[in-house]
Amino acid sequence: MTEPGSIPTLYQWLGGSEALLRLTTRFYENVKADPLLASVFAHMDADHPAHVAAFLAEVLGGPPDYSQHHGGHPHMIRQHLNRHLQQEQRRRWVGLLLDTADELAMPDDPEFRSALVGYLEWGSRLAVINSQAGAAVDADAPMPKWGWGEVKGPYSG
Ligand code: HEM
Repeated sequence: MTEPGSIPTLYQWLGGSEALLRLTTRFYENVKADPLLASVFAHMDADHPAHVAAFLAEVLGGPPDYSQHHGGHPHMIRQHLNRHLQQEQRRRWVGLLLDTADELAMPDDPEFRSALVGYLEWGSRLAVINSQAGAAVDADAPMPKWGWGEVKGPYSG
């Protein structure tokens, strides 16, 4: 956990890798039952929830497993190429992830949720942009890193 007086990462605040894997596992079950998203994810493999959990962990301040073992940010971008994702699907994806966080009673303090929504809006819009015709992968794209933003988190008491 965090040292007294130090600022926890978003990753620590939400409960670490186990909590993220619980979130993505349940999320993709919900996705498979969703009329707008089921067909988009019809061919995802069984490891997809674990890969997305590892990616989110790294972005939110956790261990760099996705960079070290799964190809990093360029690999993630490649997975979205030419999928022609639509805004309606993106909005549903974000909404369903947040609904799943509620379903699993993840932290719902205003500071954490606004930081999470900020990242999901940013990341999902990039996924849509990178899924359109003509999008290219920057092989050196660094992993995004997300923190608390402008607010003083609940960690500050
Ligand atoms: C913050 C937003 C997002 C993140 C962090 C994210 C993350 C990822 C990652 C890490 C992968 C690759 C998994 C692997 O390495 O095997 C992936 C694949 C994929 N993503 Fe996303 N994604 C985001 C948004 C979206 C959205 C909004 C959609 C569609 C509405 C989407 C659709 C897909 C699909 C279809 C795949 C390929 C699944 C397959 O293997 O068939 N993503 N995403």
